[in-house]
Amino acid sequence: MAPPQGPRAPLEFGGPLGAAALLLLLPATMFHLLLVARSGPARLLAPPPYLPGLEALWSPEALLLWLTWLGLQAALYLLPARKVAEGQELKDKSRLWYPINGFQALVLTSLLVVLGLSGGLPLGALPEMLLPLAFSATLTAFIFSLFLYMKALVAPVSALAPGGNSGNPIYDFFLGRELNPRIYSFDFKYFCELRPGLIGWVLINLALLVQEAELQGSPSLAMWLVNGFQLLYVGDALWHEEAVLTTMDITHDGFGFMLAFGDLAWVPFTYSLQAQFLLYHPQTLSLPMASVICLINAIGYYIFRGANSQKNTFRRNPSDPRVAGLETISTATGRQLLVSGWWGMVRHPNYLGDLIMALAWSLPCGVSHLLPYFYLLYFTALLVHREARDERQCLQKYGLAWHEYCRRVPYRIVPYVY
Ligand SMILES: NC(=O)C1=CN([C@@H]2O[C@H](COP(=O)(O)OP(=O)(O)OC[C@H]3O[C@@H](n4cnc5c(N)ncnc54)[C@H](OP(=O)(O)O)[C@@H]3O)[C@@H](O)[C@H]2O)C=CC1
Ligand SMILES: CC(C)=CCC[C@@H](C)[C@H]1CC=C2C3=C(CC[C@@]21C)[C@@]1(C)CC[C@H](O)C(C)(C)[C@@H]1CC3
Repeated sequence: MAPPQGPRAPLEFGGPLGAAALLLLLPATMFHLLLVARSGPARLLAPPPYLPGLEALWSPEALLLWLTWLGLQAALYLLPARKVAEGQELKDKSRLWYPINGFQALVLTSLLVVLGLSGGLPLGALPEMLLPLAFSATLTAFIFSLFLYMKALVAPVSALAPGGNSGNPIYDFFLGRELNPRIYSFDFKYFCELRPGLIGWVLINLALLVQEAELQGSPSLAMWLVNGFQLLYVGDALWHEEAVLTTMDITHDGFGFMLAFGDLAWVPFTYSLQAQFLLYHPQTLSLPMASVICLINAIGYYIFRGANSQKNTFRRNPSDPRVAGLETISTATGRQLLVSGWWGMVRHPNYLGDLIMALAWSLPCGVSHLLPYFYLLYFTALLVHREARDERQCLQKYGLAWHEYCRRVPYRIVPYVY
């Protein structure tokens, strides 16, 4: 059994009480959104139209479908990869290896779906199953997080995450104890972060588009835009899969309920909210308006991709010609911080681009309802909180050099505003 760690990390998310509240609040919010999106008034802040009984949530077919989906994605993860990438250095100075075959999984899944559709797969029936599927995903996330909690009890101390090991079982269950839980080379966190949830999200979007086409004769322009933008986002994440290895989730956070539920349930069932809304509340969109929205998405994507790629290239090889000319600050750790290019504009330019895209995903749903803007509101809160967490960690890592960076680049996410 792992002995207790040395100095304890400060508690986050409001400590055990906050973690207990989030354990209930996150699934409740997800079901609220699913119910409200299909109701006539679709009011984000009103109570759901009805409270579903267990018979509306529990379905053995939905559970089977969900487990088959997880099995399929796990099988695709195990296929030979075009590349195997090295992760960041761990506490014990070792590094883990990760298969880079996420985009391949997306392509193979798409081929299977196309094959299925030509063979009569009733994809348009999926939207009717969203509630029991979300319930199965939530159940799986709870059980899986319990397994991860138990697994961490026998993990060596060097395998534990900096947070998530407070000794309070609820807090640790929520945050996650082990940094990179694996069985042999199968890395659970890396697998969940990019595969079943993200690919599931675009598949749900597609099913909503197919059902809209069945109901209305053809998919609406708004539905095409939401599908296109979000497919670009997911395709981009899988194409640049290696970049996820330097994100906070992989390098810092343990794998517990927060990420298991976030990856497996929250992402596919709430990130598809705009497409769900559009199926039940069709919107007409003029071509000029659609062009403006495309432009907003393109600007957001340009900033998001530019900033993420610049940092990843720099972290992998600071002498790469694409980043070698950028101005930097040296830190006592030997690592450098960029102070020009995207990272000289604000301290989190990638968040800015991501938020601009979030706006573009909601605009096709019109401005008559707040519900499709839930993602933008939630995401702003998530990124502001995430930025504060990252800032604390960077201050700890880089000390004076981080103060200097903040002096040189005073704004966090939005230039001259925040
Ligand atoms: N759609 C969604 O739901 C979500 C999307 N995201 C997206 O994921 C992406 C990754 O986000 P996240 O992991 O939070 O954070 P970042 O990719 O911004 O990584 C932060 C780290 O970057 C390094 N860094 C910070 N400033 C500099 C600098 N000036 N020069 C060089 N390195 C620097 C530091 O790590 P070090 O120095 O150790 O390298 C810091 O800890 C973002 O694009 C975000 O928008 C995130 C959360 C949810
Ligand atoms: C409220 C709640 C359940 C919190 C859990 C948060 C998670 C949903 C997010 C934490 C970080 C994420 C990232 C992505 C998806 C959402 C989660 C898991 C991400 C995979 C989306 C695609 C991006 O291109 C990305 C790879 C940069 C990104 C990484 C972080």
